[in-house]
Amino acid sequence: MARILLENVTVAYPLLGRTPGGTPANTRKPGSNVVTQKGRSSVVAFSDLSLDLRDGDRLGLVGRNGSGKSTLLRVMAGVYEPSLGRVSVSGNIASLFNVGIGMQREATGRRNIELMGLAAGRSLREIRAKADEIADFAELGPFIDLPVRTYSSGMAMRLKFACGTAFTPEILLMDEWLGAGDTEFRRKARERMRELVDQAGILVLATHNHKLIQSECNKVLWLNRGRVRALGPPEEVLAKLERREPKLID
Ligand SMILES: Nc1ncnc2c1ncn2[C@@H]1O[C@H](COP(=O)(O)OP(=O)(O)OP(=O)(O)O)[C@@H](O)[C@H]1O
Repeated sequence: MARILLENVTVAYPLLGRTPGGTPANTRKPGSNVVTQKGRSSVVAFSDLSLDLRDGDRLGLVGRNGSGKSTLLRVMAGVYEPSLGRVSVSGNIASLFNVGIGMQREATGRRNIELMGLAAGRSLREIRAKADEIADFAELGPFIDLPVRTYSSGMAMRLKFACGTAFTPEILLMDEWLGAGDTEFRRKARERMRELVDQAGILVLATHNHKLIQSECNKVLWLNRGRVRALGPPEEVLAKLERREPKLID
């Protein structure tokens, strides 16, 4: 049973060095998410957020640039610790905003399958059991045994995509829909994405594409400057958003 539970979570990025505008101690300018306390400044990405997602939940994250969507995905993925509050996640996760992490240009494609798999938290045994399937999916032919620096950008993307989507997760986290490659590969990539989304217990998808939200999600969270503006069924939240922020609509 997959579950993501956030209780009163705040995430603030500490700002090192000078505060923008030389802000004095203990301030928060209206409309700004830069907070200064005891002479230390930080950007509050979102604050006091509570959320309980369970199997079957398909959550769309919407909001302006900088509203906190990517940070929220990273907190769910365990990339960032919350500054305040509690996060508990059960179920294995695929974070598709992270594909390509661990890739080494000097290493061969085959070695990179292992490196990217390890960076995604898989064991070497699991990765080796899937390695041939990943190599076949990427369709790199003999290039799979050559260093990645010899690949075109499309070839490297195919390898990243094949690795990032090789394991079906219980929790799928995405910052925009992932696609890759030329027309033929894109068709295959779409099918692979479809399978992953359909089989995942929980989906969280940050996107500016409302059609995608309508087709994939059963809940929407609208963030505005790190605060929850609305959480509910897609038609309801998107209608509010379209009324208040028509320029955000794709
Ligand atoms: N590394 C960082 N250091 C300081 N502030 C950061 C950092 N990363 C993000 N922020 C700030 O946190 C806030 C939330 O950013 P985040 O990237 O989560 O927004 P977003 O909704 O995903 O935006 P977008 O739609 O542009 O991807 C913004 O104010 C941003 O400036």
